[in-house]
Amino acid sequence: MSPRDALRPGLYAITDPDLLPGDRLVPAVEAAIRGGAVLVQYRDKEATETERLARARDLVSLCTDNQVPLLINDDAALAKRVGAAGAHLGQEDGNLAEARSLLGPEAILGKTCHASLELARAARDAGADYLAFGRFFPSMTKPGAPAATPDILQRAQSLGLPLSAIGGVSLENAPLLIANGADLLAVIGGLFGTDDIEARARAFTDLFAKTTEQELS
Ligand SMILES: Cc1ncc(COP(=O)(O)OP(=O)(O)O)c(N)n1
Ligand SMILES: Cc1nc(C(=O)O)sc1CCOP(=O)(O)O
Ligand SMILES: [Mg+2]
Repeated sequence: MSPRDALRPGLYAITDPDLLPGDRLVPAVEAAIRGGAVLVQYRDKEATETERLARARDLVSLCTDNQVPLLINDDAALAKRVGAAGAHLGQEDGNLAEARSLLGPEAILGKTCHASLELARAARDAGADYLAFGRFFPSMTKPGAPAATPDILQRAQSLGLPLSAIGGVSLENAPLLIANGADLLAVIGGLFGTDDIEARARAFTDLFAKTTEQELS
C-alpha cells in the first residue's frame, strides 16, 4: 500500500520542540502511535538544521517501523532527504507542484487552507492529498493563527479530499469537528501537553469510532 492509500481518519499527531525537547521526542511519538495516531508531523521551528535532520531521521525510523506515515512541516526538501512519507505546506511554504515533483506521486502532501474554500480548491487542483483548516479553537501553540468555524468542514466536503482540523483541539471539542466532517484531528498541546500521551491518543482515537457509531444509529 502506498503512503497516500494509508491515509485514514483519526488522530494526526504534530510534534512541538517546547513540549518534546531532546530525548523526549521519540518516546512521546511512540506513545501517540501506540494510542492509535494515524499520521505524524515533525514540526520544529527552533532546532538547527543539523538537529532537524537527526530528529527527522529518528522519526522516519520510528514511523516506518510502525507503518504510520511521517510528514515534515514546511520543508519538502528535508522530507526528500530523510525519506519521509510527505510534507505539510502552509501558504508561505512553497508550492505543491514543486513538492510533488520532488517527492513523487506516492508522497502525501497536505496544504493549509485556513478558513477558505478558495484556497482549498486551489490546493486540491494543485495536487494536495488532504486539506487543512483551522484554527478552530484558541491555540496556545500558535496564538496568532487565523480563526475558522466548523461549517468550513461541511462546505469543503464537496472537494472530495480528506479534511484535517487544527487549533486548540481537545477531547471536549473534538466531537464537534468530527461531526462537521473532520477526517483528521491535528493536535499538538492537547496531545503532547499531557502526562499520559498514549491514553490521550487512545481517547482521541476512540472518538472517531464513537462519532461514527452515533451517526449510524
Ligand atoms: C495539519 C496541519 N494543519 C495546519 C498547519 C499549519 O501550517 P502553516 O500554516 O504552514 O503553519 P506552521 O505550522 O508552519 O506554523 C500544520 N502545520 N499542519
Ligand atoms: C501549527 C498550527 N497551525 C494552526 C493553523 O490554524 O493553521 S493552529 C496550530 C497550532 C496547533 O497546536 P495546538 O493543538 O496546540 O493548538
Ligand atoms: Mg508552515
